Amino acid sequence: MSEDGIDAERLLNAQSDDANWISYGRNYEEQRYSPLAQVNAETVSDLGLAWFDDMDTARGQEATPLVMDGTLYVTTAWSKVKAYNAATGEKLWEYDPEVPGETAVKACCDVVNRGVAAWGDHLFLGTLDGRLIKLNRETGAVAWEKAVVDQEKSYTITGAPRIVDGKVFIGSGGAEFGVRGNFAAFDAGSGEELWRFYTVPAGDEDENSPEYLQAAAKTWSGNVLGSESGIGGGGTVWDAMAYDPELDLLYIGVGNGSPWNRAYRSPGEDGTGEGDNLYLSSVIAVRPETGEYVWHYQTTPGETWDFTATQHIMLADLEIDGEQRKVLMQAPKNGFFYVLDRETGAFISGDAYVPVNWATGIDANGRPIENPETRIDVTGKPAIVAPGALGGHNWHPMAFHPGEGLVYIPAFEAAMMYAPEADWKPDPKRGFNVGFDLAAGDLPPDEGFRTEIAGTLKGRLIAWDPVAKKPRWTVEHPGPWNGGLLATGGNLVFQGTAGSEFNAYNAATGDKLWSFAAQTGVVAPPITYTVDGEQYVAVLAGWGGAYAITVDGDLLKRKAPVRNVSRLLVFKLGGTAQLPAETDMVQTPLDPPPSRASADVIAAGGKSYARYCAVCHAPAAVGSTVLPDLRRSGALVNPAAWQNIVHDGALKDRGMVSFSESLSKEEVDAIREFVIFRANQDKVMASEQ
Ligand SMILES: O=C(O)c1cc(C(=O)O)c2c(n1)C(=O)C(=O)c1cc(C(=O)O)[nH]c1-2
Ligand SMILES: [Ca+2]
Repeated sequence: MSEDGIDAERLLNAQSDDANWISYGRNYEEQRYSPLAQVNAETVSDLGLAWFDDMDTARGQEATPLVMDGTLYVTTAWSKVKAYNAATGEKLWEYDPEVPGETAVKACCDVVNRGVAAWGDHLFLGTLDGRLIKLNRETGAVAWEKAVVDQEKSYTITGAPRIVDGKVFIGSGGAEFGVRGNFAAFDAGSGEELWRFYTVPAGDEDENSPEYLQAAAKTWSGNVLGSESGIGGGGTVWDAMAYDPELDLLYIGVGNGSPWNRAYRSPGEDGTGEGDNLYLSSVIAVRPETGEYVWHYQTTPGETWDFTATQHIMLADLEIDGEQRKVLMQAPKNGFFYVLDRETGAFISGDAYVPVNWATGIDANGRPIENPETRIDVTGKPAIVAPGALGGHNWHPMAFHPGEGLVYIPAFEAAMMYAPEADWKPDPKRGFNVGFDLAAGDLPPDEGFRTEIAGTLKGRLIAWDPVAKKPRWTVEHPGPWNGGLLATGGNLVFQGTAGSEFNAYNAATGDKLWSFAAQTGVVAPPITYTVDGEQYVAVLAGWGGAYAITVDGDLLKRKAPVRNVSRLLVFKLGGTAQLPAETDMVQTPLDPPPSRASADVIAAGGKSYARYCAVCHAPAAVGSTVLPDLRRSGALVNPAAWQNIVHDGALKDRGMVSFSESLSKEEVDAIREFVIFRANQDKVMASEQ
């Protein structure tokens, strides 16, 4: 290993390694707090752009860069990696794993990547198509690569690997597409798989199965699990991990059920949903050496709303009721902020950080007190649920300020309507497999529940006091889906916004001290580092991810569209670089052919659209600034061209695969008629404004 290789000791001491940012959450506790203080309340007004670089993809940018000894490494959409001189911005190398474009259809929430891990002289990258790749840090050359998921199934990797003592941990996503959640450990040297941990039962457990899976199997009903049925159960490990070196426990966050509707995943005798369905929506502690189960805490028993607990897991030592506690903190999608004892998994507190209507609170045993009206898998009736499927907080990292004792949460409000779908069947090939009718209420988009929900769309930076169990201050943003966070010893909190700003706030009060016009929505979290004693702040700018390609499309008509430019921005005191002038957003005019199809054809097309198209092209076909707006597609007037794309997969290299395995030509044409109908609705609305 070279002098500046990453070893166990460097990872253990990452917090005091001021100059660098050597792992995803900065330290094993994943606190995203840097002690650097050159940029502070007094000096921040002098913060300016040091350098920037435009990325070669316009899809979601979610990565946390790593910085080691003067070099900055960042990943982009489509799992590409770029290395720069961290002070000058000179590009040193770039690596493209050439993820097949058609992989995009397996990704629920954009073709994103959140970062790499470092060990020795190498970087470890998870790719969207399910490979783990070891790259030489100096050159970007591939040392080895291997598939770490079943690539026949709809597994994808979007999260950053983590490393403990030469073991690389990586999970995967796909719970909207019928997979069985798991994560695994690999030897950083040889790439050998050391162990694999499944988060949900397969349905065939017996007395030889691991005890924790036997216990889990008892919490599922109906014997519908299994690869034959196409119901994998879900529980994907697509983002958060943290490690406590003293307790030697690795913590992972587990995702939602597959399908979402528990009535189809774990039906009781009367056909309604039943059982806690362990270990969905749980935090699990395992031994990193062996993958042995140690404890779990389930945030949402019987999950049915896509309430993942994959959100940021953060460790800290806090004084609670006069006692020093080793805690684990999480703000999962379900809207409650949890403080757990990380030695035992015992519940300490759980309090709503955004408005919540699915539960009235968490009882003393750590179990939610549910609202029966939002138990849609039991009532079989539609309900508006808060938070919605994107949560009160998603993957965007939080940050901790030890001096203030605050956790900064990039929170939002986006309630959602869930309408149980009758006679739903899994489609293991394609389509959003959730067991809800996602088209319900889509027509027309500006009436009914969508308007009601739009009224609740809010974004908020919350400075949460985990001991007092309430916010100390909050900052309101113009809308949801704002950037991840960084806290610093300069007593600053940095955050990018959907409103195209990159801001610095006073960590104690929330006062905005500095703002930069980023020319694009920003979702990724910033980092900070030094080179030759000079402090830099870096953030990967660009709009994308789940909200951007789905819900946000709805807002485009209401407010200005969120701008989308993929660019790495790096700042320092006295920086004088200038971005090129902002270019105008060019939009193809809304000029559809007349809508002449029957109401039945349009309704059938709308239903297929909701299951197969909306996840990327937005509900009600309203489009986004990330992916094509189908209402403006030239193929609407050309049925043969439409078949060529949707049925035959003419654009598969760009991610638009063939849907012929799931949809007949007739169904594909009904989707075209639905989009024509929607485009005409919106053209009328636009002319009335
Ligand atoms: O269930 C899953 O397997 C899974 C995976 C992912 C992912 O890997 O990005 C997301 C989600 N679910 C999800 O529910 C979600 O809200 C989400 C947002 C994002 C994003 O990057 O913006 N990914 C994901
Ligand atoms: Ca999910």
